[in-house]
Amino acid sequence: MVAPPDNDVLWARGLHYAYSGSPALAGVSIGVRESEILAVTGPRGSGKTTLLKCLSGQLLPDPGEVWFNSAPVHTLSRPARERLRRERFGWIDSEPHLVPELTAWENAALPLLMRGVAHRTAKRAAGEWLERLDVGDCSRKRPAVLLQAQRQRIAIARALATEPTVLFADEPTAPLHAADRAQVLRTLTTAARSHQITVVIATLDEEIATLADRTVHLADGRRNNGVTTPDAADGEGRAACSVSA
Ligand SMILES: Nc1ncnc2c1ncn2[C@@H]1O[C@H](COP(=O)(O)OP(=O)(O)OP(=O)(O)O)[C@@H](O)[C@H]1O
Repeated sequence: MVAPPDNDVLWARGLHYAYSGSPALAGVSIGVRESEILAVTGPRGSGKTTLLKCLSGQLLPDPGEVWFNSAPVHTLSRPARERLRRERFGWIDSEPHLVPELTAWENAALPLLMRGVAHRTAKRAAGEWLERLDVGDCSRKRPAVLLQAQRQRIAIARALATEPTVLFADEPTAPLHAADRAQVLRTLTTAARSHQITVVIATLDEEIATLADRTVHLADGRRNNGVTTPDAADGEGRAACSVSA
């Protein structure tokens, strides 16, 4: 086993994954730098979700290696991977998956409360993130009375509230109207930058190319053309980045 470069917070080599014999990833290698915002794009079925699930320890590549902060993830036991996900990683899905019995702020604060953060501190942190995502006025409402777009913003607030080391976002703007998408993506990327959160975001949203530091493209479970970086002059992204192919 060869150790990954020191400056990559996440590093993966030769990832393969198949669902019941059908290949979804066919040898993807990738490095993600600390505080980088990396976009993963590609057509439907190209392997974006599977890649994020392998990088975040939800799926075990077979074969393939995933390293987080220079420690192997692919050799960890399931409980150790679950602990890593709980303590260091965040996940935003394309559906909000909120707890219906809880209010918006309780949903956003839930991971903090489960970590033992004091009720008042968790409530304040959740409230601040809900405000940043323009759903502060929904704070006391339950998911059933909210719009899907509001529910998704609450799910994003919940993921950011724990300030994870790496935030994985799988098509986080899918439930939003076009007008909301750019604004939510901007809020998400700005928040991540201000808190030095590394983000790996799978999306079909073209707006991401101007917000991410780097974009990798997948096709048929492979990286098809290396990387693209936004022009530093007209994007928020940084042009300098790591390229691991
Ligand atoms: N649970 C599953 N069982 C069987 N096949 C699956 C499963 N999940 C994904 N696949 C298949 O694996 C391949 C890659 O899917 P994946 O969801 O990773 O791609 P994607 O780029 O995220 O697609 P989308 O944009 O539609 O979510 C596709 O052919 C898909 O049909």
